Amino acid sequence: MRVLVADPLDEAGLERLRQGGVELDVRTGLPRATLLSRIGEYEAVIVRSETRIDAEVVEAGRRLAVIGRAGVGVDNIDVEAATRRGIVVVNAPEANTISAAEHTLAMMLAVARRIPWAHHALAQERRWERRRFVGVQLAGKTLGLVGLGRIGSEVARRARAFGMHVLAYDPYVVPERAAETGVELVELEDLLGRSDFISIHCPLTARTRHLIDAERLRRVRPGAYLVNCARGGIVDEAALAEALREGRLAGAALDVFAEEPPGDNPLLGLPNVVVTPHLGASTQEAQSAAALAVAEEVLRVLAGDVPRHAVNVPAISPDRWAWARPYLDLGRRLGRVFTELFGLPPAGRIEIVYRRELAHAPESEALTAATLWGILSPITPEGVSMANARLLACQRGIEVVESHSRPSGDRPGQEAGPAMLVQAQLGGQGQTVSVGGDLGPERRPRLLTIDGYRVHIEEPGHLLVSEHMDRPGIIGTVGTLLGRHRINIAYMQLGRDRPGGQAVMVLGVDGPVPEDVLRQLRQIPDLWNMRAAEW
Ligand SMILES: NC(=O)c1ccc[n+]([C@@H]2O[C@H](COP(=O)([O-])OP(=O)(O)OC[C@H]3O[C@@H](n4cnc5c(N)ncnc54)[C@H](O)[C@@H]3O)[C@@H](O)[C@H]2O)c1
Ligand SMILES: O=C(O)[C@H](O)COP(=O)(O)O
Repeated sequence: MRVLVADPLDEAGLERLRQGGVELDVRTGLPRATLLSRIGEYEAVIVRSETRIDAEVVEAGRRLAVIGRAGVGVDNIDVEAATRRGIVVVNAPEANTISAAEHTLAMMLAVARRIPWAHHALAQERRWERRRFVGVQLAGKTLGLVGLGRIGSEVARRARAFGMHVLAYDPYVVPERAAETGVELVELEDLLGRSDFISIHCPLTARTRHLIDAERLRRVRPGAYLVNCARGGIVDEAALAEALREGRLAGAALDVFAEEPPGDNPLLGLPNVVVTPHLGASTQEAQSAAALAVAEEVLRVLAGDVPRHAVNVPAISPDRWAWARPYLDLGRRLGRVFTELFGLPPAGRIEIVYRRELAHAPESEALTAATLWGILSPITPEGVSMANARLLACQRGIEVVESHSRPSGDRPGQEAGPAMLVQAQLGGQGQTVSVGGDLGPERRPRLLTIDGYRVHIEEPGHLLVSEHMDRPGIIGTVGTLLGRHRINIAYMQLGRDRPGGQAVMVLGVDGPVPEDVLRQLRQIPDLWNMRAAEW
């Protein structure tokens, strides 16, 4: 597996990737033409905010399975294009939170106390000008946060320690959560009119581009300061420059710019603007944490595992991860075994039933994505992942329905079925087929039902599944035929509806069964539906 590291990545991450056994190619600052011509050689690419992975690069990356972002913002990655191709986009959302929050406070203090100008006058020009650099205090002032996520919340905590009153505008946060951090949740217009300092902490998206435009800057309280350590594009820079020139804003502190490096951006020459070159995450701690986190995620995806922090895969909260992870494995195995046994309904409906401990689990979106990944993987093993499984199912005209039954079985008094069931109607007669499973005592996935017949398969490996008439001689014939082809049977499980009726046979075998052996098995009288599958 080849990994391209296209932006500077801390040694901790590079070391982890080497340990993970991948072939590493560190080539920072590649010209775009070179990136486009070489990206097709790699299974993974890792970037920070410098390299743009747009739709054209995604298309050229024919072998890409994962794009890693060693940091938070993914606005330099075309996530939609990656998702269409089944490329998982992972980031390191927790690694630089504190560093970015501390930098925000540093910038706020720098502009409020005029530190860069005072430093310049004394250190560069040897001028001792105490009266020229009178600033304002933070204590007693109102801070308005646009975005109350990880960084916004940490900024709020620190601002409160400085004695500030904190407001926030965040359409996706409930007032209770804001109150926990001692923050008053308000509308954006209210925040603009009431804040002495405004600090931006939302992502750059199509909805937030120029969120702070000329019109909104006119509503800002006169003499306020604007701090932006999120993304330059969230603010209309020309309108901000005008507001600063006209003195409507007292100052601005900017770590980020619409174009980086900013070239001849008008904001750079203004006397009341403090700037840094996108340094929010530039601490030793944040850099090694981000590099390590993204390396882990990239290795996880390359190993075919589910990532913890993917921006295009349904999220699982960190405190539920350990609980949920084996269920994702269960869903993927059930999905794969379903398609191997029954094929894919050409167009129609697949139902995923969550029961018992899964009936009310908040992870069902992720579980369904993992199950669909499994369902589609025997058909498009290269092109499907948790990122695009739902989209691909939809493109094939497959309707996916989740149902959640009562925790203790479908009806009162009824014994609970397997925690998860994948079922569909096949063929014109509406025959229902299904597989069901749960986790065993050691939290390993178990296959517990095939078409309602009870089985118990926990050991991962190759299976032969068939149906037969329950009469003497059939099992012996199967065993003899496999023995002749030196295929060892690890275990056998049988289920039947009644003596002499129909039965299902599951054989665990120590290796894949060649197609010509399957053909011979299918010719055994009174035995039908012989299929190979994997658990
Ligand atoms: N300067 C730096 O070096 C640096 C470092 C880290 C992060 N960042 C930037 O900061 C951003 C925030 O990081 P985070 O870790 O706090 O992310 P986060 O996802 O934890 O928080 C973002 C918050 O913004 C809110 N939001 C989304 N749309 C909004 C809108 N239209 N108006 C108001 N709020 C909105 C979300 O609800 C969320 O609560 C990142 O997206 C990144 O661009 C910059
Ligand atoms: O979104 C982020 O994580 C920050 O903007 C940091 O970007 P960087 O990795 O390019 O420093």
